[in-house]
Amino acid sequence: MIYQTRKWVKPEDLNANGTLFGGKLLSWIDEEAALFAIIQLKNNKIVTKFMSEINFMSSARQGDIIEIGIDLVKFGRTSIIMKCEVRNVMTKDVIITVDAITMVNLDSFGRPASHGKTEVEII
Ligand SMILES: CCCCCCCCCCCCCCCC(=O)SCCNC(=O)CCNC(=O)[C@H](O)C(C)(C)COP(=O)(O)OP(=O)(O)OC[C@H]1O[C@@H](n2cnc3c(N)ncnc32)[C@H](O)[C@@H]1OP(=O)(O)O
Repeated sequence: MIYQTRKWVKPEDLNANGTLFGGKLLSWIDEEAALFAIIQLKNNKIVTKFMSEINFMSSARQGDIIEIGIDLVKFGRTSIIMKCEVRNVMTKDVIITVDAITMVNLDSFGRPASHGKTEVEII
């Protein structure tokens, strides 16, 4: 798992319970997975097709620093499937896991396009 991005949990990221809002976290995960896919496929026309069951295992509070990890599950013909884990940087407590995030590579007309990738590039 490559943890490329760290986020600081700020007041505007909280829910009424005073913990990190799940929707905010999912938006960060979607962006992180999109960045991973764009860099691997070398195409910025990609869309999120599918996100598997998510599992919120612990919460984060204001002031916590969290890190978002993305890893390749597999390359499809037009898709890339990734998994994600988010954890607290200091305690290493896992906050959420997502087993599969599928993004689809598109051509200039917005149609699924073969990407030809089979190996992860470490960038
Ligand atoms: C000034 C600013 C500059 C900015 C500079 C650039 C910035 C760049 C930022 C970009 C940031 C992007 C961020 C994106 C994150 C969103 O927010 S994207 C928005 C939300 N997503 C959408 O709107 C997608 C809507 N869906 C669709 O358009 C169509 O379903 C799709 C994705 C084109 C696919 O169409 P389709 O007819 O299902 O295509 P099909 O050929 O059957 O399947 C395509 C692939 O999907 C897979 N698939 C199909 N259904 C499923 C399923 N249910 N589950 C899993 N996989 C599936 C297939 O297996 C296939 O994969 P391969 O086997 O070829 O590998």
